[in-house]
Amino acid sequence: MTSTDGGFPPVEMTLPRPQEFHCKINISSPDLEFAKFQLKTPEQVLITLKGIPRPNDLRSEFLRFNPRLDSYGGPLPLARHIRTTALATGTRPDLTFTQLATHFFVFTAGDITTVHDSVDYVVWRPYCCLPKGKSDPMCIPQKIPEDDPVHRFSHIRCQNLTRPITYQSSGCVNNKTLPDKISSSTPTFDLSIVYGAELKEIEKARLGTGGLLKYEVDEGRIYPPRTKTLANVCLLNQPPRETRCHDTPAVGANSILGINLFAMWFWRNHNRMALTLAELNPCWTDEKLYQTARDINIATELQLYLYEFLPVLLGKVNLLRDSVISADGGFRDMYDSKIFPTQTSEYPYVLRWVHLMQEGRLKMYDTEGNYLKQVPIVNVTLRTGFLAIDDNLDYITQGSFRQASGKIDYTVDPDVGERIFGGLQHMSDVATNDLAKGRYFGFPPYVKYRKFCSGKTINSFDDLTDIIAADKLELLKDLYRNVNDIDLMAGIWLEQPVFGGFAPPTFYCVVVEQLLRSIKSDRHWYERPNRPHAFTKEQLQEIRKVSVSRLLCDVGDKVTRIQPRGFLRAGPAGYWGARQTTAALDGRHSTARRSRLDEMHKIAKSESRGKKPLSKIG
Ligand code: HEM
Repeated sequence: MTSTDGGFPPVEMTLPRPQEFHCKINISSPDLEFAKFQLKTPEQVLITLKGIPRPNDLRSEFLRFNPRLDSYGGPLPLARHIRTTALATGTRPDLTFTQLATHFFVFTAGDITTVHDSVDYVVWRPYCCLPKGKSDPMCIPQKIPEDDPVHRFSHIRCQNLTRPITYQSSGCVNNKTLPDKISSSTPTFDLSIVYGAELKEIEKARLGTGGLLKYEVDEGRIYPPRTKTLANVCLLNQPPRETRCHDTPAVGANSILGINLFAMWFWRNHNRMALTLAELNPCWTDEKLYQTARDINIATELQLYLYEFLPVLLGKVNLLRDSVISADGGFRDMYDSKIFPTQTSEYPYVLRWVHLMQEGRLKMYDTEGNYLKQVPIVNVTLRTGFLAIDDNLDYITQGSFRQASGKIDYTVDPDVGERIFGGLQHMSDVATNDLAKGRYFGFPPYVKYRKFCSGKTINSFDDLTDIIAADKLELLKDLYRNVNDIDLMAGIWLEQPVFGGFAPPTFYCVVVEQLLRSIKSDRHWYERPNRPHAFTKEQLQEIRKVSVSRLLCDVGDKVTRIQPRGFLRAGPAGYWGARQTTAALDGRHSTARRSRLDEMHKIAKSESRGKKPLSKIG
């Protein structure tokens, strides 16, 4: 028998179907010249991770959009088999990060991604495991092996999944060109998850006075306006009590809990900014107040991402070395008009690694820190209405900075690994999808990325020992017949963390490549002194002071006390964990490596005082 996800009632969607998605140009950025790049020409698509040659054979696979074969001409191992072999299932709290960190990370991912692919198999093609799926070329059902550790005991032998929707399959771009996944978000970090990607949408969301966005007050809490009908994207709302769903320019703002929370907080923050600016500048027009508040809001997101969150995940010293962050806090101008403002296909892809640090239980606390209750986090996706009842929003907010994230330890939470869509799919393992989707994006094997990142050619499994621990290498040898067959995601899953941080080195490499591309290609980048309406030096210094805890005190619900660094656990664990990395503390690094970490921290300190140039590390 196969799993049947067709048993759910038909649902109405407001999301445009791919046919209607047709080649829209994003014009929410301050000028069209900047925004027109959202539509890529085939040549531009080829820029993806510039430097990695796509071998011809791979390229033709890519064109057909089918997974490559292994080195011996056979099929690659089943994605679910790789996932259940490579990763353990379980829950362990992290000592460093809070849930707020993963909420924020998924929010920043939402700024550049789209929900179309998920909607495709959940709503439009729920039948890929049924006979009907056989005749639909978009279906790529994932086989569950007979000896699956979980489903050997169930009847489920198939997981519903569809191919990525591309600009080519949507008819936007000639389908003889390289397939490129569509995105309804803008490719720049510009809070398009809050402001949307289309001018007319954001115009609808503006109040028209004081630079404000429309808002509603409900039981003393401020929300974005609600949708007018119940036929909306909040598919898991449980009426009659749960009816709230936000009529925001980006539908993604109602999706995964973390996105939902931060979209609300940034919505409120916009209005807080606009009100403050209006008080200080009574003569300013609605337009000027709106644009300035938006600019500050975007700068706030970027400051939190680059300077508060990523330095802990990726290692501050590494980001300084690679010029992702500035050492002195002043202006910096890395703009290069020759660099194309786009996202590589790999950037959102590798972000999926973060699913491993997603905690499945959503714990709620009162303002005194007393534990109250919990729900599976996967049950509150597409369910904005849940936040607006029983003071849940207050309790979830409190929980966000009290509860640990999932530990970064080669483990996937049981809910994330079995039922990522809560009640919307019979069974869905997002980690299996993460691996499988890489094949349908046509990515080269993992070793090519190692070459790109380290310059080293990998000829055998043993060439990976400096980056993958011996026991994990054993797993890879069991799974793949040849080192050249390893999937990108499988390699990333099993790497040891980067020195001074928590993320795998290949993840680090792809993320940093993207961030530099974003900083250099965005002429509205907030740290630039030479852009239209640039911040003054003093204004930039104020932006530098933002913190996620400050944001929550300003716009969160009933946040009166919070640790200074809300992405990190309160107390010594969060503080020391972040400084020395728990990886070092729990023995994953040898004494030699630990002293290297200490050395790195010393270098970072002297660098931030501007005294000594950074040497190349690791
Ligand atoms: C409750 C937590 C989360 C849920 C329920 C969730 C769910 C999902 C689902 C269902 C998909 C689509 C999988 C597919 O069809 O291939 C997805 C993709 C993705 N997720 Fe998560 N996720 C969560 C947390 C996170 C976090 C913390 C991040 C952090 C970066 C993240 C980043 C991504 C990215 C970048 C994608 C790909 C999106 C795209 O390609 O357009 N997710 N997630």
